[in-house]
Amino acid sequence: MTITFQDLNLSSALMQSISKMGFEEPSPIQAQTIPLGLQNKDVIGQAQTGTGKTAAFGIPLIEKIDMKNENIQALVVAPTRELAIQVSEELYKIGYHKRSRVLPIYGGQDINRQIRALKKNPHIIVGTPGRLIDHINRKTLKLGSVHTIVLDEADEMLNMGFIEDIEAILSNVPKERQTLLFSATMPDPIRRIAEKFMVNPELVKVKAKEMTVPNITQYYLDVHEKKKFDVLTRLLDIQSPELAIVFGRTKRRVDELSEALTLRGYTAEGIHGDLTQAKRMSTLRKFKEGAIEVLVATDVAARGLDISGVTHVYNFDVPQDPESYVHRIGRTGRAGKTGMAMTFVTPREMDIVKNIERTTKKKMDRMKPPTLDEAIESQQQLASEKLRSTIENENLEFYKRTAENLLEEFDAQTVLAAAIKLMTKEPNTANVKLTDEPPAFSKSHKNRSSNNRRRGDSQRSSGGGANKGRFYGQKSKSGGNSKRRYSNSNK
Ligand SMILES: Nc1ncnc2c1ncn2[C@@H]1O[C@H](COP(=O)(O)OP(=O)(O)OP(=O)(O)O)[C@@H](O)[C@H]1O
Ligand SMILES: [Mg+2]
Repeated sequence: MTITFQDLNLSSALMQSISKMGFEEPSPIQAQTIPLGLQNKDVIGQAQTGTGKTAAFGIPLIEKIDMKNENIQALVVAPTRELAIQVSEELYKIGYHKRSRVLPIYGGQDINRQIRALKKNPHIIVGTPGRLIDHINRKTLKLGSVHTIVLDEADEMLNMGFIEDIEAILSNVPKERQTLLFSATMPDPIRRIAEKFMVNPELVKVKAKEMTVPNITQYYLDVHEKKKFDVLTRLLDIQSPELAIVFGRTKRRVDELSEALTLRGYTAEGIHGDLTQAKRMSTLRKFKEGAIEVLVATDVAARGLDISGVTHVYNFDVPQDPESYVHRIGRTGRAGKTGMAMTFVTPREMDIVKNIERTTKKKMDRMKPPTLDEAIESQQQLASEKLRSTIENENLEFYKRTAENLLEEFDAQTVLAAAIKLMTKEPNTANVKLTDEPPAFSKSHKNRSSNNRRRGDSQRSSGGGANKGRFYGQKSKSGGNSKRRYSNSNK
């Protein structure tokens, strides 16, 4: 029997918001964890990417907010700034009719603005670890009334050396609290660390044979380091993604790749941890709006980001571990939509692919790198499709005189061939600079937790970000009312 939102005994304010968000039925992780959340149980929730974990913790969390209490009652911790913002937006929508107030707090944003916003009595804070600690130390964040704490992407935060920060945050929250951990991946060692914070946690693992969703078709391609860029551009031309994310291993790689793609005529921009917060946000916004077709990113964009329209993910560099793979490819194929993931593998990296396949319990299909001829042919195909649809759908009267003039001079085939040539993106030889990356090696969890490589997030400075500390409180931002089915929405 499928569970409906009606079965979950939610207040009418929440039911109204859920319906406005277009959710028709709860996803499996929501059906299983919402009741536990409402009963104040500690929960470790593991479910595949894009299956609605945010609302799985967000719905009970907001249901339990007491609107008569002006204190902060719930805290969500997320590994990256972009994710903190996105989660607070989703919580704002869930709490829209209840009028609960959510405030995102993250590094790279003016701290004084955040302090002012904190004085306006938000009920829920969504923050990144470093900036939360900063406010705790300044005594500008009072957590004495918090009854619910969520660690979104818990395994990532513990992996990345945020454990001390998390412990420091938890020591400021009353012991009598509910603790919830969510992620698509929860390796055993990390789960054991996590359980230290919790009281008799229920492990909710949505039954799925594979760790990745079936709606993402997964491929790998054997590619030599020096051929990767050509293969990427050919794939982009052939597959013509609506929106694509290309993952590179390092910040330099991301910078060079986005420059190279731009030089070859693609609208691409990069995102990584060394860019200013304002730049990170504007790039992401342009990508969401479709002003950029290709987002080039380090793993900073791998976790949790929910951008509709991402149809293709390219692992230009093979990810270092299976968890990172799962999250990267999970940026497509979300909420029942379909997607494609292509992973480039250099000759010495095949064992990494095998290791990924063992963990995800899913084999990737081998795809042959397309040849130049195939890329050009598919471009021509695209041009002829455009011509066909123009012939069928547009009024061409105005153009026919010029066409006749040309036909008096040349034969029809020559004229058309010239038109197709103009519409076809021909091989572009503009010189690009890409520094070779050495082959990847598998990193063990032990290694990762000892090198605090993402501590960059916790920059304690109060650098002036362009974004205002703001509530998602009572602004009259209205979402569309279109129906969103959790399953199989665009098949
Ligand atoms: N019941 C539902 N019906 C339809 N759409 C839903 C439902 N629940 C959530 N969604 C939508 O599905 C998308 C993915 O949700 P969400 O970002 O919470 O996934 P996730 O499980 O946290 O993924 P990840 O592991 O990548 O963080 C969002 O756009 C969300 O609004
Ligand atoms: Mg998520």
